[in-house]
Amino acid sequence: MTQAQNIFRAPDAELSVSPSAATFHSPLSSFGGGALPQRAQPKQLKPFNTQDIKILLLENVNQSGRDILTGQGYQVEFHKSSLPEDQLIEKIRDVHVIGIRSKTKLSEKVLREAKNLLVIGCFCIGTNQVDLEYAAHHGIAVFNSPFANSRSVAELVIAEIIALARQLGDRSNEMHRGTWNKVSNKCWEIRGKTLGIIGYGHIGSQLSVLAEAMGMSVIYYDVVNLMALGTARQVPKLEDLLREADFVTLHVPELPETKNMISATQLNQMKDGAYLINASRGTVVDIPALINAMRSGKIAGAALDVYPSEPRANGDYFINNLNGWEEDLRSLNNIILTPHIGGSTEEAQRAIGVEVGEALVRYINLGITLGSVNMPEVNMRSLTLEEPDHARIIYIHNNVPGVLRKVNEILGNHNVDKQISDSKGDLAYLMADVSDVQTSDLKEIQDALEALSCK
Ligand SMILES: NC(=O)C1=CN([C@@H]2O[C@H](COP(=O)(O)OP(=O)(O)OC[C@H]3O[C@@H](n4cnc5c(N)ncnc54)[C@H](O)[C@@H]3O)[C@@H](O)[C@H]2O)C=CC1
Ligand SMILES: O=C(O)C(=O)COP(=O)(O)O
Repeated sequence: MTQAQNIFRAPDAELSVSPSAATFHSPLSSFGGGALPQRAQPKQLKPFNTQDIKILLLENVNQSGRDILTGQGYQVEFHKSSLPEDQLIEKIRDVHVIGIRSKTKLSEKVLREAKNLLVIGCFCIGTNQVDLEYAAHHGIAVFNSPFANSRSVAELVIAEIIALARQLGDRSNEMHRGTWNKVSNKCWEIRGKTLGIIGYGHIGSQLSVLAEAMGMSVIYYDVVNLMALGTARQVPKLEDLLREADFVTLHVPELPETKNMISATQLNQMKDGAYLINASRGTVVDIPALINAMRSGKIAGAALDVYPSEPRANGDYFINNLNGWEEDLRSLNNIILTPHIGGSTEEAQRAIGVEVGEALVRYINLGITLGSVNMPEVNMRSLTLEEPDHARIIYIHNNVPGVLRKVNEILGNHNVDKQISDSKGDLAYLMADVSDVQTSDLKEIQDALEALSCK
């Protein structure tokens, strides 16, 4: 069952903080006859101005994003790390907006408590940490930054290819311990070697261009048939890539299909003395199998930036049994271990802060869902200050026949200036600007929509 949400926005909500610029959030109400185990509790009907909006920012979201949100007058609470689940649940109950990065898990269990939550900003690429389906069906939009850190990840991987080929990590560690160990045995140029890219999306394709510029041959495997850049070549099967590549690098999302996609069988299919790089998600590589393959010499080196379990904050966590194999991993030669820093550059974080910060403001103030990963993308010309008795109505509902007719019967008592509706799967998003409407009318419209949603 889809939950319906109505949001009423006054014309100048984006600009003004005066009570006349009130925005209303109606109760969540059920719509349709299906069976959700839990019926969402109603949201409090509350006219608000921008200062009423409460935002919780976790995981050290960049200053650029914080500036955009505080610049709107919203109340912003900022934390450098993620929160333990019990504290997260406690805090999320109270906020309208949450901003996270890759660590904070917004599961159904957590979102069930988020009775006032309107929108989630993932200040990163991945959205696997959020239950997108649950959020959508409870009227909570989710935004991310689809490619602002792609270049940073691609550059890190280029650095790792050379570092692994030249055993740079080991030589550097030895020098730090005072040991001079000048060797050329099993150290290689990368020129003329084959890079196998698994997942040829934003990061994989950017990496392809950089690798070719350095004289590598590029092959890639992807579930989608994608245009090859430069002289790269798509191979039909993962196995083809594994058998041919000197360096294998993973750039796929975390999905049930990508869990342990590199395990003992796939490592065996790789060339003897090949290298493996994973800066995608920790679940994609079976790490105990990698440890075995490196101990046997089958795999000559690896770089890991991501792990199935990662610590919540900075500190000496990698000596503990977070995953159970940290000690074994740390004892291997020619393995570069980094703390999920693929996207951690000043450029990327600043750009992500701006992109997601602006998307949140557009959604909170204007209901615009452009770039949302779980809602239909809807945009409509904003109301202006010259339109004083107008309101913007957002109605998130089940995508079933007859809804628009019923909604328009309700809105028909006013003048509908403009209206747009779009759907994504079983979810639909309607935005309507109505004129000749007073604040008192909004409650009436809301009640009518609520009643409608109960049918
Ligand atoms: N280490 C870090 O700091 C960062 C890690 N990431 C991770 O990298 C991942 C990839 O990022 P993008 O390139 O931006 O994603 P993207 O969505 O642009 O590309 C992913 C590609 O993987 C392909 N794919 C999906 N399932 C596949 C499968 N089973 N087998 C082969 N190909 C498959 C897709 O068709 C797509 O072309 C993200 O999902 C995120 O988890 C992203 C940014 C930073
Ligand atoms: O963008 C992503 O998906 C990443 O993995 C980067 O995550 P982070 O923002 O560093 O927690």
